[in-house]
Amino acid sequence: MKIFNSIDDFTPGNGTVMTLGTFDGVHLGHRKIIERLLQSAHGGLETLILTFFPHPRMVLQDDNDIRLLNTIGEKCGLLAETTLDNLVIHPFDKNFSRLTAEAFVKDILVGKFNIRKIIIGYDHRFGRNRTADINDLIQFGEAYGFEVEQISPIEIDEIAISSTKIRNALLSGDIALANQYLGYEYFFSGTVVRGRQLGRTIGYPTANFHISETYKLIPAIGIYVVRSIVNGRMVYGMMSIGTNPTVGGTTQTIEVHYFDFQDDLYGADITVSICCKIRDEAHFESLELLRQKLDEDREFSLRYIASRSSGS
Ligand SMILES: Cc1cc2nc3c(=O)[nH]c(=O)nc-3n(C[C@H](O)[C@H](O)[C@H](O)COP(=O)(O)O)c2cc1C
Ligand SMILES: Nc1ncnc2c1ncn2[C@@H]1O[C@H](COP(=O)(O)OP(=O)(O)O)[C@@H](O)[C@H]1O
Repeated sequence: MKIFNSIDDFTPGNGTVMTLGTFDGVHLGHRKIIERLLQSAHGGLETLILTFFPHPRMVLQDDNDIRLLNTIGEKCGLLAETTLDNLVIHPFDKNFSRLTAEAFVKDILVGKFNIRKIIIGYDHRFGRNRTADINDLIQFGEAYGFEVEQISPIEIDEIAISSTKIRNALLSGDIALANQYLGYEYFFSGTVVRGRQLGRTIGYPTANFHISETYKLIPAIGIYVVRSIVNGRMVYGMMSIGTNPTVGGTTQTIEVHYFDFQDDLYGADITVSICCKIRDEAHFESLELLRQKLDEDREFSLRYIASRSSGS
Protein backbone atom coordinates (compact mmCIF):
# COMPACT_ATOMS: atom_id res chain seq x y z
CA MET A 1 0.00 0.00 0.00
CA LYS A 2 1.31 3.45 -0.92
CA ILE A 3 0.73 6.22 1.60
CA PHE A 4 0.38 9.86 0.49
CA ASN A 5 0.39 12.63 3.08
CA SER A 6 -1.56 15.04 0.90
CA ILE A 7 -4.00 14.86 -2.00
CA ASP A 8 -1.48 16.85 -4.04
CA ASP A 9 1.14 14.10 -3.76
CA PHE A 10 -1.07 11.51 -5.47
CA THR A 11 -0.73 10.81 -9.20
CA PRO A 12 -3.36 8.40 -10.57
CA GLY A 13 -2.62 5.74 -13.12
CA ASN A 14 -5.59 4.30 -15.01
CA GLY A 15 -8.23 5.58 -12.61
CA THR A 16 -9.38 4.78 -9.11
CA VAL A 17 -12.17 3.16 -7.13
CA MET A 18 -12.35 4.98 -3.82
CA THR A 19 -14.09 5.57 -0.54
CA LEU A 20 -13.55 8.17 2.14
CA GLY A 21 -14.01 8.29 5.86
CA THR A 22 -12.40 8.21 9.30
CA PHE A 23 -12.08 4.41 9.54
CA ASP A 24 -11.37 4.73 13.27
CA GLY A 25 -10.44 1.30 14.58
CA VAL A 26 -10.35 -0.35 11.12
CA HIS A 27 -12.86 -2.78 12.63
CA LEU A 28 -14.93 -5.59 11.12
CA GLY A 29 -17.53 -3.16 9.66
CA HIS A 30 -14.79 -1.16 7.94
CA ARG A 31 -13.26 -4.36 6.63
CA LYS A 32 -16.52 -5.19 4.85
CA ILE A 33 -16.40 -1.85 3.00
CA ILE A 34 -12.74 -2.42 2.13
CA GLU A 35 -13.72 -5.85 0.72
CA ARG A 36 -16.32 -4.19 -1.50
CA LEU A 37 -13.76 -1.67 -2.66
CA LEU A 38 -11.30 -4.43 -3.53
CA GLN A 39 -13.96 -6.39 -5.43
CA SER A 40 -14.84 -3.30 -7.49
CA ALA A 41 -11.31 -2.78 -8.71
CA HIS A 42 -11.15 -4.58 -12.02
CA GLY A 43 -9.75 -3.57 -15.38
CA GLY A 44 -6.57 -2.06 -13.96
CA LEU A 45 -8.32 0.38 -11.61
CA GLU A 46 -6.50 1.19 -8.36
CA THR A 47 -8.18 1.20 -4.96
CA LEU A 48 -7.89 4.30 -2.78
CA ILE A 49 -9.02 5.39 0.67
CA LEU A 50 -9.11 9.09 1.46
CA THR A 51 -8.96 9.98 5.13
CA PHE A 52 -8.24 13.20 6.98
CA PHE A 53 -5.84 14.00 9.77
CA PRO A 54 -6.28 15.81 12.12
CA HIS A 55 -9.86 14.60 12.54
CA PRO A 56 -12.28 17.29 11.20
CA ARG A 57 -13.80 17.64 14.68
CA MET A 58 -10.40 18.52 16.13
CA VAL A 59 -10.10 21.33 13.57
CA LEU A 60 -13.63 22.67 13.09
CA GLN A 61 -14.83 22.47 16.68
CA ASP A 62 -11.43 22.74 18.43
CA ASP A 63 -12.48 19.51 20.12
CA ASN A 64 -9.60 18.39 22.33
CA ASP A 65 -11.72 15.87 24.23
CA ILE A 66 -12.09 13.63 21.21
CA ARG A 67 -10.70 10.14 21.83
CA LEU A 68 -9.96 7.78 18.96
CA LEU A 69 -9.36 4.05 18.75
CA ASN A 70 -6.35 4.48 16.48
CA THR A 71 -3.54 6.99 16.21
CA ILE A 72 -2.85 7.91 12.61
CA GLY A 73 0.22 5.62 12.64
CA GLU A 74 -1.82 2.67 13.91
CA LYS A 75 -4.49 3.25 11.27
CA CYS A 76 -1.82 3.21 8.53
CA GLY A 77 -0.44 -0.04 9.94
CA LEU A 78 -3.85 -1.74 10.04
CA LEU A 79 -4.80 -0.61 6.53
CA ALA A 80 -1.39 -1.68 5.24
CA GLU A 81 -2.27 -5.26 6.24
CA THR A 82 -5.01 -5.26 3.55
CA THR A 83 -4.35 -5.38 -0.20
CA LEU A 84 -5.45 -1.76 -0.72
CA ASP A 85 -3.34 0.12 -3.27
CA ASN A 86 -3.40 3.68 -1.90
CA LEU A 87 -4.06 5.55 1.31
CA VAL A 88 -4.26 9.34 1.10
CA ILE A 89 -4.12 11.14 4.46
CA HIS A 90 -4.98 14.75 3.80
CA PRO A 91 -4.25 17.39 6.46
CA PHE A 92 -7.73 18.70 7.16
CA ASP A 93 -7.81 22.45 7.79
CA LYS A 94 -10.31 25.30 7.74
CA ASN A 95 -9.34 26.17 4.16
CA PHE A 96 -10.10 22.65 2.97
CA SER A 97 -13.44 22.73 4.78
CA ARG A 98 -14.43 25.76 2.68
CA LEU A 99 -14.18 23.88 -0.64
CA THR A 100 -17.53 23.82 -2.43
CA ALA A 101 -19.07 20.46 -3.30
CA GLU A 102 -18.49 21.07 -6.99
CA ALA A 103 -14.83 22.04 -6.46
CA PHE A 104 -14.31 18.93 -4.30
CA VAL A 105 -15.74 16.67 -7.00
CA LYS A 106 -14.23 18.43 -10.03
CA ASP A 107 -10.78 19.34 -8.70
CA ILE A 108 -10.12 16.50 -6.27
CA LEU A 109 -12.19 13.41 -7.04
CA VAL A 110 -11.97 13.85 -10.81
CA GLY A 111 -8.93 16.11 -11.23
CA LYS A 112 -6.57 14.49 -8.71
CA PHE A 113 -7.90 10.96 -8.24
CA ASN A 114 -9.37 10.30 -11.70
CA ILE A 115 -12.19 8.36 -10.02
CA ARG A 116 -14.29 5.80 -11.87
CA LYS A 117 -16.32 4.73 -8.88
CA ILE A 118 -16.95 5.92 -5.33
CA ILE A 119 -18.42 3.73 -2.58
CA ILE A 120 -20.11 6.00 -0.06
CA GLY A 121 -22.73 6.05 2.70
CA TYR A 122 -26.28 6.94 1.60
CA ASP A 123 -26.24 9.75 4.18
CA HIS A 124 -22.84 11.22 3.29
CA ARG A 125 -22.80 15.00 3.03
CA PHE A 126 -19.90 16.98 1.67
CA GLY A 127 -18.65 20.35 0.51
CA ARG A 128 -18.69 23.68 2.34
CA ASN A 129 -21.24 23.59 5.18
CA ARG A 130 -21.99 19.99 4.16
CA THR A 131 -24.59 21.23 1.69
CA ALA A 132 -24.31 18.46 -0.95
CA ASP A 133 -25.79 14.98 -0.52
CA ILE A 134 -25.75 11.62 -2.28
CA ASN A 135 -28.19 12.80 -5.00
CA ASP A 136 -25.86 15.66 -5.87
CA LEU A 137 -22.98 13.21 -5.98
CA ILE A 138 -24.93 10.92 -8.36
CA GLN A 139 -25.58 13.92 -10.65
CA PHE A 140 -21.90 14.88 -10.54
CA GLY A 141 -21.14 11.24 -11.38
CA GLU A 142 -23.31 11.41 -14.49
CA ALA A 143 -21.69 14.69 -15.54
CA TYR A 144 -18.09 13.58 -14.95
CA GLY A 145 -18.43 9.90 -15.77
CA PHE A 146 -18.07 7.99 -12.48
CA GLU A 147 -20.27 5.49 -10.71
CA VAL A 148 -21.69 6.02 -7.20
CA GLU A 149 -22.30 2.90 -5.09
CA GLN A 150 -24.26 3.52 -1.90
CA ILE A 151 -23.65 1.84 1.43
CA SER A 152 -27.11 1.02 2.76
CA PRO A 153 -28.62 2.34 6.03
CA ILE A 154 -28.19 -1.07 7.67
CA GLU A 155 -24.51 -1.23 6.79
CA ILE A 156 -23.95 2.39 7.92
CA ASP A 157 -25.67 1.56 11.17
CA GLU A 158 -23.32 -1.36 11.68
CA ILE A 159 -20.27 0.79 11.05
CA ALA A 160 -21.35 3.76 13.16
CA ILE A 161 -22.64 1.59 15.96
CA SER A 162 -19.58 -0.52 16.18
CA SER A 163 -17.12 2.44 16.30
CA THR A 164 -19.13 4.04 19.10
CA LYS A 165 -19.82 0.67 20.69
CA ILE A 166 -16.11 -0.16 20.73
CA ARG A 167 -15.28 3.18 22.37
CA ASN A 168 -18.01 2.68 24.97
CA ALA A 169 -16.98 -0.93 25.59
CA LEU A 170 -13.37 0.13 26.22
CA LEU A 171 -14.44 3.01 28.46
CA SER A 172 -16.47 0.59 30.56
CA GLY A 173 -13.70 -2.05 30.66
CA ASP A 174 -15.51 -4.54 28.41
CA ILE A 175 -12.38 -5.50 26.50
CA ALA A 176 -13.93 -8.78 25.28
CA LEU A 177 -16.72 -6.96 23.40
CA ALA A 178 -14.31 -4.35 22.01
CA ASN A 179 -11.94 -7.05 20.73
CA GLN A 180 -14.86 -8.95 19.20
CA TYR A 181 -16.00 -5.91 17.16
CA LEU A 182 -12.45 -4.93 16.24
CA GLY A 183 -11.50 -8.39 15.00
CA TYR A 184 -8.13 -7.96 16.78
CA GLU A 185 -6.92 -7.11 20.28
CA TYR A 186 -7.08 -3.41 21.15
CA PHE A 187 -3.56 -2.06 21.41
CA PHE A 188 -1.59 1.07 22.21
CA SER A 189 2.06 2.04 21.87
CA GLY A 190 4.08 4.02 24.36
CA THR A 191 7.51 4.75 25.78
CA VAL A 192 8.63 3.23 29.08
CA VAL A 193 9.31 5.99 31.61
CA ARG A 194 10.52 5.99 35.22
CA GLY A 195 7.99 5.56 38.01
CA ARG A 196 8.39 5.61 41.78
CA GLN A 197 10.49 2.42 41.75
CA LEU A 198 8.23 0.78 44.32
CA GLY A 199 7.24 -2.13 42.08
CA ARG A 200 10.60 -3.86 42.36
CA THR A 201 10.42 -3.68 46.17
CA ILE A 202 7.36 -5.98 46.20
CA GLY A 203 8.73 -8.36 43.56
CA TYR A 204 6.64 -6.88 40.74
CA PRO A 205 8.62 -4.38 38.68
CA THR A 206 6.24 -2.57 36.34
CA ALA A 207 7.09 -0.74 33.11
CA ASN A 208 5.28 2.64 33.23
CA PHE A 209 3.98 3.75 29.81
CA HIS A 210 3.78 7.25 28.40
CA ILE A 211 1.54 7.62 25.31
CA SER A 212 2.41 10.72 23.33
CA GLU A 213 -0.83 10.96 21.31
CA THR A 214 -3.25 12.63 23.72
CA TYR A 215 -6.24 11.69 21.52
CA LYS A 216 -5.63 7.93 21.94
CA LEU A 217 -8.48 6.32 23.87
CA ILE A 218 -7.28 4.67 27.11
CA PRO A 219 -9.54 1.87 28.39
CA ALA A 220 -11.27 2.07 31.77
CA ILE A 221 -9.33 1.87 35.03
CA GLY A 222 -8.76 -1.79 35.82
CA ILE A 223 -6.36 -4.74 35.76
CA TYR A 224 -5.82 -6.62 32.45
CA VAL A 225 -3.83 -9.47 30.86
CA VAL A 226 -1.68 -8.08 28.03
CA ARG A 227 0.99 -9.15 25.58
CA SER A 228 3.83 -7.39 23.76
CA ILE A 229 6.68 -8.17 21.43
CA VAL A 230 9.83 -7.14 23.30
CA ASN A 231 13.22 -7.55 21.61
CA GLY A 232 11.61 -9.86 19.06
CA ARG A 233 10.03 -12.14 21.69
CA MET A 234 6.35 -12.35 22.61
CA VAL A 235 5.91 -11.75 26.33
CA TYR A 236 2.71 -11.78 28.33
CA GLY A 237 2.12 -9.56 31.32
CA MET A 238 -0.46 -8.03 33.61
CA MET A 239 -1.34 -4.36 33.34
CA SER A 240 -2.77 -1.85 35.76
CA ILE A 241 -4.53 1.26 34.44
CA GLY A 242 -5.29 3.31 37.52
CA THR A 243 -4.35 5.81 40.16
CA ASN A 244 -2.65 3.31 42.51
CA PRO A 245 -4.62 4.27 45.65
CA THR A 246 -2.67 1.77 47.78
CA VAL A 247 0.52 3.83 47.43
CA GLY A 248 -1.33 7.16 47.69
CA GLY A 249 -1.27 7.84 43.96
CA THR A 250 -3.44 10.56 42.45
CA THR A 251 -2.60 10.66 38.73
CA GLN A 252 -3.48 7.85 36.35
CA THR A 253 -0.67 5.53 35.28
CA ILE A 254 -0.44 2.63 32.84
CA GLU A 255 1.93 -0.06 34.14
CA VAL A 256 2.81 -3.56 32.94
CA HIS A 257 4.56 -6.33 34.81
CA TYR A 258 5.86 -8.85 32.23
CA PHE A 259 6.16 -12.53 33.18
CA ASP A 260 9.51 -14.37 32.98
CA PHE A 261 11.26 -11.15 32.09
CA GLN A 262 14.11 -9.22 33.70
CA ASP A 263 15.42 -6.69 31.16
CA ASP A 264 15.76 -2.96 31.61
CA LEU A 265 13.00 -1.33 29.54
CA TYR A 266 13.51 2.37 30.30
CA GLY A 267 13.21 4.39 27.07
CA ALA A 268 11.89 1.45 25.03
CA ASP A 269 8.97 1.96 22.62
CA ILE A 270 6.57 -0.94 23.10
CA THR A 271 3.15 -1.94 21.75
CA VAL A 272 0.76 -3.46 24.29
CA SER A 273 -2.19 -5.59 23.13
CA ILE A 274 -4.95 -6.09 25.69
CA CYS A 275 -6.18 -9.69 25.95
CA CYS A 276 -8.76 -9.69 28.76
CA LYS A 277 -9.75 -8.01 32.00
CA ILE A 278 -8.79 -9.51 35.35
CA ARG A 279 -10.56 -7.25 37.90
CA ASP A 280 -11.25 -3.66 39.00
CA GLU A 281 -8.61 -1.59 40.78
CA ALA A 282 -8.82 -1.79 44.59
CA HIS A 283 -7.45 0.03 47.61
CA PHE A 284 -5.40 -2.26 49.88
CA GLU A 285 -4.52 -1.52 53.52
CA SER A 286 -0.87 -2.42 52.99
CA LEU A 287 1.69 -3.13 50.30
CA GLU A 288 1.79 -6.72 51.56
CA LEU A 289 -1.95 -7.15 50.80
CA LEU A 290 -1.40 -5.62 47.35
CA ARG A 291 1.48 -8.05 46.78
CA GLN A 292 -0.79 -11.00 47.70
CA LYS A 293 -3.42 -9.76 45.25
CA LEU A 294 -0.74 -9.46 42.55
CA ASP A 295 0.16 -13.13 43.21
CA GLU A 296 -3.50 -14.02 42.55
CA ASP A 297 -3.57 -11.83 39.41
CA ARG A 298 -0.46 -13.64 38.22
CA GLU A 299 -2.12 -17.05 38.76
CA PHE A 300 -5.24 -15.87 36.90
CA SER A 301 -3.12 -14.58 34.01
CA LEU A 302 -1.00 -17.73 33.73
CA ARG A 303 -4.15 -19.90 33.62
CA TYR A 304 -5.61 -17.64 30.92
CA ILE A 305 -2.38 -17.76 28.88
CA ALA A 306 -2.18 -21.57 29.20
CA SER A 307 -5.81 -22.00 28.07
CA ARG A 308 -5.21 -19.64 25.18
CA SER A 309 -2.15 -21.48 23.93
CA SER A 310 -3.90 -24.85 24.25
CA GLY A 311 -6.74 -23.36 22.16
CA SER A 312 -9.50 -24.10 24.70
C1 LIG B 1 -1.32 -6.28 37.69
C2 LIG B 1 -1.28 -5.08 38.60
C3 LIG B 1 -2.38 -4.83 39.43
C4 LIG B 1 -2.39 -3.74 40.29
N1 LIG B 1 -3.48 -3.51 41.07
C5 LIG B 1 -3.51 -2.45 41.90
C6 LIG B 1 -4.63 -2.19 42.74
O1 LIG B 1 -5.66 -2.90 42.70
N2 LIG B 1 -4.59 -1.13 43.58
C7 LIG B 1 -3.49 -0.31 43.64
O2 LIG B 1 -3.50 0.63 44.41
N3 LIG B 1 -2.43 -0.49 42.83
C8 LIG B 1 -2.39 -1.54 41.99
N4 LIG B 1 -1.29 -1.76 41.18
C9 LIG B 1 -0.27 -0.71 41.06
C10 LIG B 1 0.82 -0.78 42.10
O3 LIG B 1 0.42 0.05 43.14
C11 LIG B 1 2.07 -0.23 41.39
O4 LIG B 1 2.48 -1.13 40.43
C12 LIG B 1 3.15 0.01 42.37
O5 LIG B 1 2.75 1.15 43.07
C13 LIG B 1 4.49 0.25 41.72
O6 LIG B 1 4.58 1.50 41.11
P1 LIG B 1 5.92 2.02 40.39
O7 LIG B 1 6.00 1.37 39.00
O8 LIG B 1 5.73 3.50 40.25
O9 LIG B 1 7.07 1.64 41.21
C14 LIG B 1 -1.27 -2.86 40.30
C15 LIG B 1 -0.18 -3.11 39.46
C16 LIG B 1 -0.16 -4.20 38.61
C17 LIG B 1 1.01 -4.44 37.72
N1 LIG C 1 9.34 -8.27 34.44
C1 LIG C 1 9.39 -6.94 34.27
N2 LIG C 1 8.28 -6.25 33.91
C2 LIG C 1 8.34 -4.90 33.76
N3 LIG C 1 9.46 -4.18 33.92
C3 LIG C 1 10.62 -4.83 34.28
C4 LIG C 1 10.62 -6.23 34.45
N4 LIG C 1 11.87 -6.61 34.81
C5 LIG C 1 12.62 -5.51 34.83
N5 LIG C 1 11.90 -4.41 34.51
C6 LIG C 1 12.46 -3.04 34.49
O1 LIG C 1 12.12 -2.46 35.74
C7 LIG C 1 11.39 -1.24 35.59
C8 LIG C 1 10.24 -1.22 36.58
O2 LIG C 1 10.66 -1.31 37.91
P1 LIG C 1 9.91 -0.49 39.03
O3 LIG C 1 10.58 -0.77 40.35
O4 LIG C 1 8.44 -0.72 38.93
O5 LIG C 1 10.31 0.99 38.64
P2 LIG C 1 9.44 2.18 38.01
O6 LIG C 1 8.67 2.71 39.16
O7 LIG C 1 10.49 3.16 37.49
O8 LIG C 1 8.60 1.63 36.92
C9 LIG C 1 10.85 -1.28 34.16
O9 LIG C 1 10.72 0.00 33.59
C10 LIG C 1 11.92 -2.11 33.43
O10 LIG C 1 12.96 -1.26 32.98
